[in-house]
Amino acid sequence: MKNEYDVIVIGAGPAGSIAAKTAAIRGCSVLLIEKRPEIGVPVRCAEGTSKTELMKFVDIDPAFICNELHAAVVHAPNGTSFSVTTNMSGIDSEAGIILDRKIFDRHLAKLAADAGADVYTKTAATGLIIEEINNEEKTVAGVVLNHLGEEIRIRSKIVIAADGIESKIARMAGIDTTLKLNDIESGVQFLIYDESIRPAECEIFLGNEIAPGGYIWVFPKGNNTANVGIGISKNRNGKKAIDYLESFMSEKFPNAKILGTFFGGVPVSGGLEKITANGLMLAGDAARQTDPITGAGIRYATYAGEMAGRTAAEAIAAGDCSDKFLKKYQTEWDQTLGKTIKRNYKIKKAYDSWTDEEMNHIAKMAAALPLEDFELKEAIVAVLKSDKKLMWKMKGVYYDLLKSLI
Ligand SMILES: Cc1cc2nc3c(=O)[nH]c(=O)nc-3n(C[C@H](O)[C@H](O)[C@H](O)COP(=O)(O)OP(=O)(O)OC[C@H]3O[C@@H](n4cnc5c(N)ncnc54)[C@H](O)[C@@H]3O)c2cc1C
Repeated sequence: MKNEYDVIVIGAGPAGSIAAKTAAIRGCSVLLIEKRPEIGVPVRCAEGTSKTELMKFVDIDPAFICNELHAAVVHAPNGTSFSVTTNMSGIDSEAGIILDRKIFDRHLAKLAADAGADVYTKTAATGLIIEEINNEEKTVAGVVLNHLGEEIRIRSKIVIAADGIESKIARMAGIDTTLKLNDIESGVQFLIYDESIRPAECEIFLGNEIAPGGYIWVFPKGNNTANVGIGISKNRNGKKAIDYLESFMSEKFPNAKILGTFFGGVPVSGGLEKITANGLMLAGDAARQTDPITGAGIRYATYAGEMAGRTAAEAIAAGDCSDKFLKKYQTEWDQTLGKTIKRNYKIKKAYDSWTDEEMNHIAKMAAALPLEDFELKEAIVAVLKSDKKLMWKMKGVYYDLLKSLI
């Protein structure tokens, strides 16, 4: 490990590895560090994402794809269901493929290494080197690391904090990343083996009794295995996510064998107002860049990683790593996926207030529509239009969508 780099990337998840690769490919000297002993484990993810989106950043290797899906079936509390095909126009098809994240995350880190980045595991960032530029301003000038038990100080022009939901780095630089209780989805997931798993469809189960402020997912991984998990953002009757998931399992998969149990949280806050500072950028879960409705973050992390890595390389080429320059990343984010996340946060807030009856009604309306002929936004507008009370409740979302369709 050198004692100075252009860019230090903290965290070798999708955001960090793509950022490291992007900056390294543009000629920056890059250090990518991961606190865990192995990249990609433990997996705290249902592993569903969009193949089309992923292909924009990485060549698809069958080694990291467990399964390709044709549809997502959404089940309302009363059992009414509708199916959304993964090629529906405008859909982000978060679950078009099921990844093997153990292999996928390692693959991305390897791409960063191929591009020239130095990569180290069991290396945790424990602090930031912060220096004064003048009496009023400070800049991030490197990272304090614990590398295999030894404390090291490494200088850099830019630090990219891609340290996931548990991110501490941003706060060290004075950026407030605190999440409100309702803006964190607590998740728990089983990897199960069960012969009744439908191999080509992912299933989503909704309802205040089964998953308040969230949903239960069944993402088939092939060979009769599936990720079955829950994310909830409201606590009901003192019950925890695991209690809800166990009730669901005993009803739907009473004979399943549990091959793994994973806990984790997803930020569903709609993003942060500030994701840069002098010498610092945040990316991925650390910047709360996940979809508040689905809790999906892989796609957002890859986009953010690319934008952050590219902006870092531009800043270094321009000799200006100030917050003013790095804000180009924030602007690009805010004008693209940041907008989607903000809109989806409004939908999530409305969803949190839906009764089971409203969910049943929406499912009934959606089931009656030829969804394959609709663009996603049109489908949502059509469903909302079918019920004046619901349309009023969701008026902000309805008018936003309507405007974007004009
Ligand atoms: C139960 C569950 C199910 C999910 N299912 C899906 C899904 O199906 N589809 C989807 O798109 N998203 C899903 N997500 C969300 C998705 O996993 C994340 O959004 C995504 O992994 C974010 O990528 P990231 O690179 O920002 O962060 P992470 O993948 O969390 O990577 C951050 C990395 O930083 C490392 N790190 C942290 N602190 C330090 C430090 N101080 N020094 C060095 N390294 C550090 C961590 O060890 C970690 O490896 C799910 C999340 C959960 C919890």
